[in-house]
Amino acid sequence: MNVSVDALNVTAGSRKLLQYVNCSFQAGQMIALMGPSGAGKTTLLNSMVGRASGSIGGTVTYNGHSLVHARSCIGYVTQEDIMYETLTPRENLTFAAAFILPSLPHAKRQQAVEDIIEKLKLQKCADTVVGSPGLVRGISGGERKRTNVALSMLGQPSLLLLDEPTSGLDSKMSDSLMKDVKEIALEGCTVLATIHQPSEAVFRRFDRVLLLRAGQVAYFGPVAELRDVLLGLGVHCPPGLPLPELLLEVLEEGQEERQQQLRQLSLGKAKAKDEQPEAKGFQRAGWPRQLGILLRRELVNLKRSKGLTVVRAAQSVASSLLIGWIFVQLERNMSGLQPRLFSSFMLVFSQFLFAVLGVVNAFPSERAVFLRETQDKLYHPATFYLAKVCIDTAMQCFFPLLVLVISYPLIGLNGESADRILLFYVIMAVVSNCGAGMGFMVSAAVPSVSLALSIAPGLMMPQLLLAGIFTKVEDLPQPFNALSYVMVARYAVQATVTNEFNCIPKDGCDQSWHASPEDQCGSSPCDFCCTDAEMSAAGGICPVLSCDDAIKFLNMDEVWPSGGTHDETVAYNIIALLVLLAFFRLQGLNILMMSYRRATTGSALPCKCRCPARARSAIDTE
Ligand SMILES: Nc1ncnc2c1ncn2[C@@H]1O[C@H](COP(=O)(O)OP(=O)(O)OP(=O)(O)O)[C@@H](O)[C@H]1O
Repeated sequence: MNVSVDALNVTAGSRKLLQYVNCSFQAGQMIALMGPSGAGKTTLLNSMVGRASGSIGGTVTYNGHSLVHARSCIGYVTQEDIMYETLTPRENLTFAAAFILPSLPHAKRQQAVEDIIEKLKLQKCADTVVGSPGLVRGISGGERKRTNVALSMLGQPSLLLLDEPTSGLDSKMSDSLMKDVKEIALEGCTVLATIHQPSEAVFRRFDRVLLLRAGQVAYFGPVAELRDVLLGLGVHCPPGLPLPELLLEVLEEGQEERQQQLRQLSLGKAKAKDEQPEAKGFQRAGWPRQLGILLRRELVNLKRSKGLTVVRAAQSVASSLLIGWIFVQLERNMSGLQPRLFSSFMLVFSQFLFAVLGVVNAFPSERAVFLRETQDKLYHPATFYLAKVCIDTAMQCFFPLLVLVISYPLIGLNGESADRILLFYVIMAVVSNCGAGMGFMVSAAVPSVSLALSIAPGLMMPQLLLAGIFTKVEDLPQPFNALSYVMVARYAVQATVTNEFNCIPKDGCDQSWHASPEDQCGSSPCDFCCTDAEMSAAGGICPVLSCDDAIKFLNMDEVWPSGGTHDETVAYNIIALLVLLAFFRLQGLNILMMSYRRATTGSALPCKCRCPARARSAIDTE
């Protein structure tokens, strides 16, 4: 691809990061982008793919087209190695290939992956988990870098931008990597790579050098002519001293005259031919296919990071056992009413708590990969979110099942009919999903896991205080009463309590019935009863015989909708929870999209691209 950069300016606030950068690259050239730290090398690469922050002036054309038309033909390897650390290089490449090469039959797509593994000499580490430096042992730094380059090369880009591809590699590995990159350039791909202190061998692989200083082009010319250029400037070039170092020395303070001469030499640069190759349609995977690939990748990721799932399951089991043990086999007498209320609410609320804390790290840990892949147009951010929500919903429905099985019989909660048990599970599952929705919102809004983890506990306090369990919601002063309407806990309490105290009408239960001292409430035909002590304390008449009495006794009778049946109350509160859940999920998507838009400047969402011919023909002819 021929690239022409004309009068490119990038300004952030009052700072000029790039000033009138002019240069052009011919298809198949390999260009070394050099300059002191902070010279603007990364800014130049970012602005070439529409990722630079700040205001941008000037133009960059790709075979005469704008970025929108060329985006999918550009591979960008950033300084950081961005990929899924839970997957192996082969898996990372296979999933990327599924997005990029959807039209290839499976076998041919897999062959493309194997070819790239071979080309970048990743065979030995292809099935080792990438790992995380210092945390999980995985492939070496050089192999990570190669995998990163391989990911960008998979779509056979016509322009490959590499930001410090050799950083962290020894000279042998650097040379070997750049040799591979050179082969790609020889196939017709234009390569622009920032490079620090390259060895002579690595430097010689480049065709041209673009030297930046303080955001301006200091030199742009052929590597082969560099020695003569330096000699012409009066620089002593003893054999054995690497040319790149001598070039950078010219940029030091006190060499202004030489810098001026050097700049003059670059002005006569050859203009790249803006040839306009025949447009070729290049289709990325459609969204249903994107969703399928993302779901499969989520599942593999879930399997690899099963520690998190095991911890969440263990939390659910442990909290069920703890709550079940504390409130074991509650009596159906008056003193058992309050514990019945607390235990059922605690079971539901613990699911909310675990869900918030469980997903709060979901996005920060994947942000870099998400941004890279969405900026590379592998999929739409909403599809990524939908895949996450699908898998997460299944998880949030599974954990409450554990709680139900363990604690419901242990405590002796309302098991009069299957409806009561099923509804208790539904309430827990919806509340758990609300927690996950809220956790994801936080997770998408903040830049780091630690910040997300410190915000999450703060969300619990208002939920607890405004739930109506310590103070009736009607008695809450404004604005807390109004605020309680958006609290998950408010609807969770009402639904849980009403469901627990929703009983089938009993025959033979009237005010005159009371338990004998030996039998206590065992033979009571009523829903609840009083012990002798409770009866005499209440003046000889047991005030709590039916479920309705119990709700009144607990001060939880002012339910919504007023005057409705218990079934209606449970249903309305579950609907309210579902509305909150939909709100959290949509807000999560909204925040994710904002995060995506913040990171993406200058490029539009899915574009039809016109890739110039390079090895793309190998794909198109399949
Ligand atoms: N958004 C921004 N706002 C303000 N300054 C910025 C911004 N982005 C980059 N800079 C500054 O612009 C200058 C060029 O940054 P850039 O990352 O392009 O340098 P570089 O040549 O790639 O450096 P290095 O070799 O150290 O990676 C730096 O001084 C950097 O601090």
